[in-house]
Parts: sequence; structure tokens; C-alpha cells
Amino acid sequence: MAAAAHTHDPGLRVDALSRHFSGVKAVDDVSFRLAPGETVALVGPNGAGKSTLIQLLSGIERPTAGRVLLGGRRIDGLAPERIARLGLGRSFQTSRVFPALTVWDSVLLGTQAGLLRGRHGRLVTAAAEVAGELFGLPGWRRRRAEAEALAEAALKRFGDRLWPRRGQPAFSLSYANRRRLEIARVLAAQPRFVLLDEPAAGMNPSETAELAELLLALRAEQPALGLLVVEHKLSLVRRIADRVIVLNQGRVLATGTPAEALDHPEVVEAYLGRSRARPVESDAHHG
Ligand SMILES: Nc1ncnc2c1ncn2[C@@H]1O[C@H](COP(=O)(O)OP(=O)(O)OP(=O)(O)O)[C@@H](O)[C@H]1O
Repeated sequence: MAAAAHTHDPGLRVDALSRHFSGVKAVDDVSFRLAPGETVALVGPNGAGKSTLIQLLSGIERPTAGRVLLGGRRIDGLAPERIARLGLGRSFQTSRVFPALTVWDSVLLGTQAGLLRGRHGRLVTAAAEVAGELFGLPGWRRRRAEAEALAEAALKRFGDRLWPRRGQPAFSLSYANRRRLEIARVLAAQPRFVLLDEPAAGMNPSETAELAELLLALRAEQPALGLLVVEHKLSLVRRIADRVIVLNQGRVLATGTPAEALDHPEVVEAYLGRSRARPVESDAHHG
């Protein structure tokens, strides 16, 4: 992408979004924007609606009301694969890959969302892909090489954590490495916007700090990338977020810089259910 191109991109826009489940207002009239190049953290106590919001943005849930726009185009109601192909990638709390696939194949599969987008937004069908593999068409050979280069870059981003283990099945990885693999899989698709669902869950403080540095390096390298990170670990949130949105009972309770949003008395109260205490600076998981 050209250096200045993203300045005209309206990014991801969430407009008066609601999702109700028979009386439960899981997400209730939520609006915000994620601009290209921005890192926004979505925090809130258990049941605040964070997971439901991620499900709505990635097309897994349909909203009861409201709209989601990506680059000015309405995406609510589109299928998850379509949304991924339009450049909105997401990670899952538990690894999405088949556990028996190798680390390498898991990430290679991840590249498909990006490559299948095609040069003119054309959808490339699976049948065309198989034919390409069988007949070794030059275009497909080139695509294959492109996919392998993306997979290699995504794995090497994690230093020697994943690359030397690329031949191992995903299930043999440590928990932290499975979280890393999940992020590598998302990045391999070259998304323009990424939703990370609790990327540091189960990581110890030093692994969490390492992840924060990795995300900062990613931003430095891809200045137009927009990140929306759902995370309970406030050490990570304070390190990486430009802006924090605090959800409580489906609604936006506070928004601002990490210091403004997280030290807000109502936020402290919502998190801990009592006043005069500070929000969780420990890496305790509240899920
Ligand atoms: N499929 C569903 N059917 C009924 N209620 C649901 C459904 N999904 C979520 N909810 C309810 O919506 C509310 C928000 O849940 P959600 O999982 O989005 O919160 P969360 O902020 O992600 O919580 P956590 O931090 O525990 O993951 C909760 O009251 C939950 O019970």
C-alpha cells in the first residue's frame, strides 16, 4: 500500500451496534471507529460484551441493530470468510487450526484469505485452485511461492519461537506458542485490520511483555495496520493501546487514552465491584 493511501481510508466503523439475546443486551448501542494505524484496546469485566462484539465484527453473529463499515462499505451481514477477504482478520481465543496440522501448514492456510482476494477483488474458487495445483499453471506456481514467503515471514516474526518448530503438529506446541501461532496465522493473510481476541491469555508476565514488543514492532513496520485488541491484561493494554474503550453491560462506559479510561472511577468500580481500589494491574485473568 502506498504510504499516503491509508489517510483516506475511513477504517473500521461501528455504528450504534446492538446484539440482544432474548432480553440480554450483550452489546447495546455501541459506536466507535478504528482508524488505519491505530491500536484500540477493548476491555471490560466478564459479561461486558467484548466477545459478542468481536463475533459481530467478524460476521459470526448478526447484529440486532446498527451497522459495521469497513473502508466505507457495509460488512454486517456478510459471511465471515468474505469479511476476512476484505481485509479484516481475527484471532480466536483457542487456536483455529486443526491440531494435527503442522505449524507450517497452519500458517500456509492462513495466507489463503489474502491471496484468494485476488488482484481485482475477484473470488478465486477452490476448484480453480486445485486445477492450478494439478496442472502447475505458472500463475499458481507464483501464488504458491507468494504464500510460502508470507507464511515464512509470519513465522519468523516470532524469532525462534515458531520457525524452528514449523514441522511439528500444532498440538505439540506450548500454550504460549499456540497463541503465537494463532497470531501468525492471522498476519499471514495480510489483513488491513486485525481483531485480536485475548492474545495474551495464559501467557506469563515475560511472555506478555514479549508479545507487547512484537505488536509494537508490527505497528512500526506496518504503519497503516489497525489493531483492535480484547485483553484483560492491563499491562499489555497500557503498553500498546493508543485508545481504550471500556465496555460494561454491553455499553461503552469510558473511552480515552489508557490512563484516562482505566483510571476512571466508574471503570475501577465496574471492574472490581467496589470503589477506592485500582483496576487490575496484575495479569490476573478475569475470564
Ligand atoms: N449466544 C448467547 N445467548 C445468550 N446470551 C449470550 C450469548 N452470548 C453472550 N450472551 C450474554 O451476553 C453477555 C455478554 O457476553 P460476552 O461473552 O460477550 O461478554 P465478554 O465481555 O466477552 O465476557 P468474558 O470476559 O467473560 O469473555 C453475557 O451476559 C452473556 O451471558
